[in-house]
Amino acid sequence: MTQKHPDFEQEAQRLAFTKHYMRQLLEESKRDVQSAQDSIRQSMADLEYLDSSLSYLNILTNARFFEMARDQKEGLEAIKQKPYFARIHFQKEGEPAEKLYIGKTSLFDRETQEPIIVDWRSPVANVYYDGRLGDLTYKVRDEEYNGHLFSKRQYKIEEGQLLDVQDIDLTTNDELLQEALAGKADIRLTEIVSTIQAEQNAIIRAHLKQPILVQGAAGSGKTTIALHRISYFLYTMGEHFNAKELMILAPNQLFIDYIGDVLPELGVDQICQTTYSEYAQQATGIKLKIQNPNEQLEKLVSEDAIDPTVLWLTKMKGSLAYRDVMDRYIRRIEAEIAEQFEDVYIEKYRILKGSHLRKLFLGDFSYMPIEKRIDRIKSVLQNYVRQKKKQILLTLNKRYDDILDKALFGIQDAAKRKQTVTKWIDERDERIPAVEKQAKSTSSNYMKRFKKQKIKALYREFLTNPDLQSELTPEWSDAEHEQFCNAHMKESWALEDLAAIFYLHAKIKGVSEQWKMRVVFIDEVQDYSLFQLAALKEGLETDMFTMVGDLAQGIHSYRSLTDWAPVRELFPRATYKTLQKSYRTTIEIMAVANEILSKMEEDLPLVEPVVRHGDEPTFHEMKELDPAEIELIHQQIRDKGHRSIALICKTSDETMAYTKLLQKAGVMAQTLSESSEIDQDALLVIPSHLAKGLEFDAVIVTAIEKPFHDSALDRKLLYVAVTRAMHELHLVGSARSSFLLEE
Ligand SMILES: Nc1ncnc2c1ncn2[C@@H]1O[C@H](COP(=O)(O)OP(=O)(O)OP(=O)(O)O)[C@@H](O)[C@H]1O
Repeated sequence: MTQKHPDFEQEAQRLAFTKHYMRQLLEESKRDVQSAQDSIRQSMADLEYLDSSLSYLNILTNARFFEMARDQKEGLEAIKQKPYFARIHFQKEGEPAEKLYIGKTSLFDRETQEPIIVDWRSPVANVYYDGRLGDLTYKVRDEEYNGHLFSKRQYKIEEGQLLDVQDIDLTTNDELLQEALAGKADIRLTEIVSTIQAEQNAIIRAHLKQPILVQGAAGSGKTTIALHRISYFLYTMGEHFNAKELMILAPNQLFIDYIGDVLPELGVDQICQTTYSEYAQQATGIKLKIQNPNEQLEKLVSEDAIDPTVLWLTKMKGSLAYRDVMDRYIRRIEAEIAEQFEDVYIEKYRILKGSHLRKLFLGDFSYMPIEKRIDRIKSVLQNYVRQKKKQILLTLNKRYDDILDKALFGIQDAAKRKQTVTKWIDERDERIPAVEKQAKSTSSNYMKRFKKQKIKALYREFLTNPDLQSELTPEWSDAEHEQFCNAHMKESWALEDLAAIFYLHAKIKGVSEQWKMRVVFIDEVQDYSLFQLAALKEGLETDMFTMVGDLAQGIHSYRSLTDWAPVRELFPRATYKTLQKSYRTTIEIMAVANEILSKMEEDLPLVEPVVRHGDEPTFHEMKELDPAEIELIHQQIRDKGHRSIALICKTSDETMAYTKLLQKAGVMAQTLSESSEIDQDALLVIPSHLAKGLEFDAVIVTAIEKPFHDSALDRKLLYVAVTRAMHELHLVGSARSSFLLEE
């Protein structure tokens, strides 16, 4: 047994004190919750006979009070078992030294306002993650402070009991990290705040108002970092940003479920977690039956070839060149609209020149989406009409007064005078109300010419109208035009079309407030096309994107990114960072993964595993699926205490077939599809492309009938499959070469 830390008893007392204090607060907040509830009930009852506005005010105040008390109660309950995980002994220049305990949320002494626990996201906690011992500087709201860090200490606390105390210096090798990494796949994500590494911390806390792009190796913590950055962002910028304005884009529903539990643990609620496809359809209000991009991929995997037309279409529709085509289309629509601005009249009076409105539309208001500009022009027109109507009425009234005066005093003959005066009065009494009436409807009548655009129809028109295509894409060859037209004869929608539709919607109608996210986090960004990113950025009018990805896992690269340079051009303000260290896999598994990585065309450095050893990956020769042997491997893994175990196949067809065979032989196997709930007791059978982003304690990769070839796509699929394993890897196939490994 390792020796107890000399301060163990003291630390145990500190923990006891903290827990005691928290218990008191918890009791108090429970009472507060209760009393706020009682007050609300009372106010409701009083509604009947008290002045109702006073009662409403009472209810509102108590509701606010109730929410505060409830939040505090929930906050305390959440950290009760583990109030903090580390301590820094720190001295800020010019102030006395302090011992600060760092936890998931902060807690202050009510009387002294001294911190009992400091939030991990607070500026001073950065010292724990970032600072080596000794003199250092840290930032609070862009201002730099000096300080001295005497010691860093970590605690192992479980169920409110102090188990261990460790002093550390170099965080990279600390024992807490080692222990965390040795943990199980299903309990880990939430506990990472205590072991975040300096290089990860730098990304979590990197300039929040600037975009950031991270190329990180498999298992380097990209997803983890993105989630923690959201938490940090809301903590630091919460005053200016509402959680509802933040969005995280994940590759699929499976992945969303996987991270779904983590965000609330990090104190993040209400943030929109979705996929690009879902988001684009919701934001545009256009529901489309989108071909599953995985089907295309499947085809590519099984047939090793892709229809050249499909390939051309996919690549082209994902490119910025396609955005330029859409821009031309928008300009064409704009020009058509601009043509329709004629002079505006009330009766015979021209109140506004068409050229003036056209100038507003094409010039002054050009920064807005087209239909927003038209709305603005409508209000401009309404104002003009209002003012001009007054002037016209004044002029007319004056004119009639003058004419009447002239008639009354100028015409000698009484009968003639009467006749003339009556004529003018009649004319006036008819004309003035008519002008008033016309003025009322001038703007709305005038604006009727501008019809609302139907985005889907508009885009469909482009896809199917050869003349329009020729006009908008003069750079395409005749053959390309023909291909394009033929491919779209039948209505069908690919993921690529969504970027164009979202873009057209954004530029023509504008993204509505509800969907106007101000901050975007994208995981697996290598699977996006440039146009997808550009459409989002322009539609949302923000570049506050956190993008994390790994080109080595770019299994959709025939349709998406193969290089970060164009993304960096698209986001010129973006900080670019790389992460080379993998926290997921053991050294032994990473060696296999690196062998595959080194065969890739992309110039990616090998991944450095954090020093953690495990069993050597095992190769099992199998010419056809032997359920009994698979079950044996499965059980052996389970006997070692591992819980999440996946069998990763190359294709979905194999996934289905193997699950059936295994189930028939009595093995508890479950196919994991995009919509399924994970059953931790089953052997999860999953195709390689769906496994991306997930992780398992142990992985069995199969290449029984279908070997992985030495092709760009297969290397990536295999790399993805292998790097899902945390502790154990088994390769089951007809030969080692089926896994691109030396015999
Ligand atoms: N600082 C850390 N302390 C403890 N565990 C960590 C740390 N960083 C990452 N991990 C763990 O490493 C594993 C990989 O992290 P994550 O899934 O975020 O990586 P990733 O880069 O998104 O991987 P991939 O690209 O392969 O999907 C997770 O189990 C995560 O909990």
